[in-house]
Order: sequence, then C-alpha cells, then structure tokens
Amino acid sequence: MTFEYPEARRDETVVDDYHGTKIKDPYRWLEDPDSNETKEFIEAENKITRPYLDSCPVKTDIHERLTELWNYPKYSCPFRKGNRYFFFKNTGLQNQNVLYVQDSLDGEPRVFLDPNTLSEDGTIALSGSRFTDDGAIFAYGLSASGSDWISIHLKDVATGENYPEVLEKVKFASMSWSKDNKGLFYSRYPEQTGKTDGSETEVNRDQKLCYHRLNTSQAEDIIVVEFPEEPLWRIGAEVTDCGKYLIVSPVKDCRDNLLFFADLSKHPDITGKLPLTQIVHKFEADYEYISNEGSVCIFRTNKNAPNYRLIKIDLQNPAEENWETLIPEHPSDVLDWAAAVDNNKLVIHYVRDVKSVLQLHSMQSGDLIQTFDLPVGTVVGFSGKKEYTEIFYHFMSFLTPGVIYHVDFQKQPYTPTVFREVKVKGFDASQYEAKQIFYSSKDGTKVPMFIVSKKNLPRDGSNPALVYGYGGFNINIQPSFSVTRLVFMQHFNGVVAIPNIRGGGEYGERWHNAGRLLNKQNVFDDFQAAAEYLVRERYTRPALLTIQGGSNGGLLVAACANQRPDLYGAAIVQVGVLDMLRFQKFTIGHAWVSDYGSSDEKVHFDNLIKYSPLHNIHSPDDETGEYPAMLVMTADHDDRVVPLHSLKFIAALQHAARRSQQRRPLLARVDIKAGHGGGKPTTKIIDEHTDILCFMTQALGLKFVK
Ligand SMILES: O=C(NCC(=O)N1CCC[C@H]1C(=O)O)OCc1ccccc1
Repeated sequence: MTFEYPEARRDETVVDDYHGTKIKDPYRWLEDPDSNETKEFIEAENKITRPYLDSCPVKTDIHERLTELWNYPKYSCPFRKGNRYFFFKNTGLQNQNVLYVQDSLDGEPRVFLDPNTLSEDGTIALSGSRFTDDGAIFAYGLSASGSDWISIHLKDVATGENYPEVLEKVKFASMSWSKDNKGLFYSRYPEQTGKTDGSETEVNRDQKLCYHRLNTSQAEDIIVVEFPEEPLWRIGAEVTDCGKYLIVSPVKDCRDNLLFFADLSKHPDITGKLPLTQIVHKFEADYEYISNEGSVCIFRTNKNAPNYRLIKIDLQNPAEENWETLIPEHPSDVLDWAAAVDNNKLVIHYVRDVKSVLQLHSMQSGDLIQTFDLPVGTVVGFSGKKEYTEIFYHFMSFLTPGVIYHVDFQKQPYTPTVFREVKVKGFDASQYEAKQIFYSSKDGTKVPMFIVSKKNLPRDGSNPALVYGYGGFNINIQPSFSVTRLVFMQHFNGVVAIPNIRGGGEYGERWHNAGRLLNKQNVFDDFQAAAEYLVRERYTRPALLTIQGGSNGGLLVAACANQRPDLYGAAIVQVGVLDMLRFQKFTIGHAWVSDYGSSDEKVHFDNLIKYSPLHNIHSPDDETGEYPAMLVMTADHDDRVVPLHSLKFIAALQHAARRSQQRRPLLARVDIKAGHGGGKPTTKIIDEHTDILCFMTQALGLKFVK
C-alpha cells in the first residue's frame, strides 16, 4: 500500500529563538485543539489510518481472541473500612470495575458503586477515593473521557445516599478526612477561563489545599494552605493515623518535596489558613508519610539513601539533627513502599532485581520479623492498616493472572493463605517461559531484561518480537499479566521483551538519575542495546521487531526510531512527549522538568534539541535510512500529554517522507472521548490493542496461527 499523506500546512514564519539558536515550528497551528484546521487534520489522518487497520485480514480473529481471553474475573484485595469490607471486581469485560461491600469477609457482596451505570459507553471512571477512618463516608472522584479532571462526590456508606455538594476543578488531588468526619482536605485549582473538560491545553497552576465541611457548598470551602508565590507547586496533604496532625507536602515537579505539618488539635473548627511548622526546607529528596506514634512520625525517604530508608521525625523536635533511622537503606534492594499494620508492625515492599520482596518488620525497632515467600513477580496490590490485625496482598507475574494472599496476625506463625486465585480460560502457563537476562548497554552498563515467549521457540531470528520500554520518572516496570502480550505470544509465536532501562526506579535513585536530564541519551542507548541483543541472540530480526512505549515511553520509541530506524520493523508511539522544546507550556508538562530540564535554560535546550523527536526527523532517503512502520497514537481528552505532540510529530514525519523512498506506513490514530489511559473503558482498550496488533500484522507481514 502506498500512502497519500495529508498535506498539513507549514507556516514557515513561526521561528523561535532559543538562547541565540533559531528553531522553526511550522506546525504551531496544530497546538490549537479547537481550530477547524486542526480538526480537519485529525479527520484526514484517521481517514487513512482506519482503512489500513481495518483491512487486516485477521482483525476479527484478533479482536475475538483478545475479548475471549480478557473475559476473566478480576479482583482487587479486599480492604476493611470500619466494620465492613470492600473490594473492586470486574466480571471480565465490564467497561469499569465495580466496588462491592460486604459485612464480613465471607458475607454476601453487594454493589456499592458501579461506575458502569454512569455512562452508556463506560467513559465515566472512578478516579481516586477516600473513606473516613470509620468507613462512614466515602469521597470519590469521577473523571470523564479519560481527562485528569475529577469531580469529587460524597456518599453516606450506610444509606448509599449522596450528599448534595460536588467539588469541582480538582486534579492531582490528595484527599484526606479529618478524624471527626466533619470535613475533607483536598487540593483544587481555581476557576479558569474556557473549558476544563480535558481537551484544553492551558497550564495547571495555583493549586490550593482546601477544607470542605460536609453538607456545605464548595463555595464555602476554606483555603487552608496556599503558596501564591509558587503557582506551579502541587500541595499534597494527609491527616495522620491518630488524626492529630496534617502533614503537608508541596511538590514542584515529579520528584523531591518539602514537608510541613499543622497541629489539628489546636483547630477543632477550621475557619482559615492553618499555621504550619516547616520540617523540610529544601527540594532535595522524597519524603512520604507512613505512620506515627504520638508526635514521632515515620517517613520513607531517599535523603542520603538512594535506595530509600525509613526515618523517624519527632514533630516536637523536627530539626534534621534529631531525625533517626528506623530501617537503614539496603545496599541493593529498593525500599519501594511501607505500610503500618497490626498496631506495631510494618509491611515493607522491596524491589530486588526488578522482582518483589515482601517483609514484616517491627515498627519500634525496625527489625525484620519475617519474609513472606513469593514466586518471581510483582506485588501489584496491598491492603492493611495500623488498626487492623490482617493484611491482603495481590501477586501477579507474566504467567500468573493473579493470586490474593491473606495473613491474619492473630494467629502464629503468620502464614499467608491463598484468599483468591484467578484463572484465564484457554491459557496454559506451562506452554510458556519467562526469564530474566542481563545485557550490556552502549557504555557497558548491565541492564536487566525480561523475555517471555512460548517454550522451545527456534532461535533463528524467525520470530516477531515486541519490545516495551518506559525509562523515566523513577517508575519501575515489573512483571505483570497481559492478555494482549499473551495473544502475541500464542498466535504470532511472538517474543515479549521488557528491558528495565535507566531512568526508571528499578535500582533506586541512581538508576533514575542515570536516565534523566543530561543523561537522558543513556535511556535510548539502553533500549537500542536491548533490540541489538535480541537480534544478536537470534530471538528475532529487525524486520520483525516492534518497539512500543507510552507517554515518556512514547518519547523513547520516537527518539529511537529517529536514531536507529534500521533496528526495527515497527514502532508504536502512544501518547508520546514529542516536542521537547515546548512540553512545559501545556497542562502539567511543567512538572516534567525534573526528568527533562526546560528549554528555557540553555544547558537543557542544548541537550533537548539533540533528541527531541519533533526536531530530529530525517528524510528516509538520507544515510540514516527508512523509518520503521510507525503508528502514532493519541486522543482528544489527553490532558496529561496533550495531543499536539503527536499531531505535530506525524505532520513533520509525513512531510519528510512524502515523495521519498519510505515505503513502510507512517500513520496516526486519534481516538475520541479518550485520554492518557487512566480510566479507559475495557471496550476501548480492546479496540486499541486490536488496532496495535493489526498494525503489526499488516506492517510486518505477520502470520496469525490459530
Ligand atoms: O505529570 C505527572 N506525572 C508524570 C507523567 O505523567 N508523565 C511524565 C512524562 C509524560 C507523562 C507520562 O509518562 O505518563 O503527574 C502529575 C501528577 C499526578 C498526580 C499527582 C501529582 C502530579
């Protein structure tokens, strides 16, 4: 198939000056989501992409198989609130998970909140929620069409009745109840001109921490904390387990936070700003509240501990010289999260070579009590609280769809029992193998990679491979169960590879720092080295190799396609950050400077211009060579990474390819009533994954084996 790509207007008059360097931005007009020209461009792009995907001869087989395998029951850990238990469940193909309530662990579950009743197409999603400590009231956020914006609703748990008020203009909000259930602390943005439905691109600024008193209107809410001189800060807040303190943690980008606290016992009635005592005065580390005993609070931090540790801070003597270490940093394992349980214990989750380790420690001494044995895989869910004597944890791996374990601390020894195990019809794990290897990157760094496939596949380069990466923001990509990857392995003899490239948090802050700011190229080198390893070891060959990533991972894939187009047959760029000179100008993009830097600073402009996908597109006819087949994906309500990144990128790519030797397709898929990914209904997820597998089938000439 040859392609007549849409001729997007190039406005050669748009030129920016970055510290003396002139940079053209001919598709600047695509930054306006509401112009007819932009809407027509999107329509023209979908008009060539849709027929290409629909002409896949095995589209129906793929869609049916995805649907069939997807249709298995999914559960969350049960969690206790007051004297009730709650859990999320999806029977299999429901668009949104449903929240159930039980009067006891083996009581008859009743539907408590079913988001599927809130819209015909499942595009209204539950996004954030918080029960009062006694489980009497439930605050929950609803988002529409995948936007980050939520409306907070308040429900009486016993009656199921909603309070009249709805809290609007909420985004990136922590929600925390005062211990007396009288009110909710939450963060909100001020009213702004124009729409706020998630299709706008305006910068999110001036977030305030508010206190909402139940049964009053939002207009009466009190601003209790604000930093008017810091419009880009987001304000996290949490009421301590005992209810006495409010821990306030402002963050200005995507790492490091300050710490303040307010003594709520001195303000039984909150009528204005809360007086704050500052604990941490510099943005230089992460501090996360875990629990407290009286005025002594436990925090998880990477301050002087790149693999993280637990420290104790006495709010009555908060100066750093009085801080104590409760659990010291482990030399190689990353302390990923901690939770107080059974009054005097801590459950600690470590990441050890990308695999989960779960331990029980004493809250007083920090000493290890016991390790809960786990297979190779990931703890993807947990529930437990200081006041309860039991925990649940949810285990998953590449070949394990899900097992929920229960530990009751009233019985010695503390032996985990299987609470619930899910099976996937038609999936026989014994036919597959998952392994972890370590390969060398360009600079010699050893990088771990998971490789999953059918057992005994020939190692002759004849199999297609799907290489997924993220590489940023201290995020760990641990093993998980994916129906789509299972279809790729089962019906295409596919090899799934997940390299844990730098920029992630798999080896703590050192790994994150080695893949951000001026080290960002290491991330692309690691990913390219992974592809070279798979080819060298004859798992696959470039013409059968697809690279895939979303958001920061979309940047990864687009940058690698620019730098090494010879290495891949296809590239799937999902909701990617692709204009590295302007990302900070839209919605929450300014928060990403902790990984990327900002083009407002010369040192970072000089670095960003070297890899920015939009600014490093070459002609397929030059020595860098023809691009892999590329599918650039975005959606109209993505207000995390606004669609303009993808629209400008595909316009520039198609312009460079027009009348060139480029034969492989360079296409864009722009979804509607969809966003960055959070809250996406099952129907849309299956349609999107069908399109991705169809694109790979068409572009790489893959064979679907029944
Ligand atoms: O922007 C991010 N996170 C980084 C993010 O979403 N990024 C960073 C790059 C693009 C995109 C991604 O990779 O998903 O989060 C905003 C936020 C959410 C909740 C609370 C506070 C702040």
